[in-house]
Amino acid sequence: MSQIEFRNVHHAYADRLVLDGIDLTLTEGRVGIVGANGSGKSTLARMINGLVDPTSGVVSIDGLHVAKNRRAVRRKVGFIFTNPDNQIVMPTVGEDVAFTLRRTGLSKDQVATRTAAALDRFGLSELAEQPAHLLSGGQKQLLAMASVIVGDPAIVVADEPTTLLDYRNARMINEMLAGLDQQVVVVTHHLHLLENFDRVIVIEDGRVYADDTPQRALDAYRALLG
Ligand SMILES: Nc1ncnc2c1ncn2[C@@H]1O[C@H](COP(=O)(O)OP(=O)(O)OP(=O)(O)O)[C@@H](O)[C@H]1O
Repeated sequence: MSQIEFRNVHHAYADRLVLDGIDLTLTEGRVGIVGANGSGKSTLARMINGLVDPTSGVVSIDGLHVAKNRRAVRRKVGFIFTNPDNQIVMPTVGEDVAFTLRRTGLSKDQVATRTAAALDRFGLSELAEQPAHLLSGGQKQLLAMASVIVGDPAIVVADEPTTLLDYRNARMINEMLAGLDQQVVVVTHHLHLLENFDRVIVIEDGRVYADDTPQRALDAYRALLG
C-alpha cells in the first residue's frame, strides 16, 4: 500500500478555518472517514489528489509532495465524486472510460483492450455505445469507477460515493469498492459500509476526534452524535 501523509495540515476558505492541524499517516488498505456535515471531510479527501491544497502543512503520497507534483499525484490517486455527473466527460460510456487513458502513450489497441476490460469488470460492456447521460444513477457511479480504475491508480479516494443512490445500488457500489485491489479511502455517512474496514477516522470541527478500528471509532462517533 501507499503511504498517505498529512503533516500539520490546516485549511481555511477565506477566513473560515475548516481543517485545524491534521496529522495522519494512512497505510491501510481500507480507510473510512466519517464526521458531521461541514466537519471538513471532503476538504481532507480532496487534498489526497490535490483538488484542494492546504493553506499550511504538507500532504504527500509516498513522499511525493501533492501540491508540487499534481500531475504525478493524479496518476497515482483516482477520485470518485458523490455525483457521477461531475466526472462523466465524454458522450458515450466507452469513450468516457477511454478518456482517462489519453496522453498515457498507450497505443489505440492498448487503450481499446484496457477500456474493454474495465467496462467488463463493472458490468458495462453492453452499454459501451450508450450515451452516458442515459444511465441510471447506479450505472453512472459504476461508470465513474470504471473511468478511474482503467487508469490503474494506486489509491482510490471516494467522497460519499453512495449518498445519491438507493439502498440496492449503494450496496452494489460498496461491494465494488470493497473488491478493488487499490488502497481505498472512503468518506461516508453510511456507517455500516465501514464495518470491515481497517481503520476509521472521525473528523469533528476540522480535527481528528477518533482514529481507531471501525467498531471503536464508530462507537465514539455515535456517542458524539448523541
Ligand atoms: N469551496 C469552498 N468555499 C468556501 N467554503 C467551503 C468550500 N468548500 C467547503 N466549504 C466549507 O467548509 C466547511 C467544510 O466543508 P467540507 O465539504 O470539507 O465538509 P464535509 O465534512 O465534507 O461536509 P458534508 O458531510 O456536508 O459533505 C463547510 O462549512 C463548507 O461550507
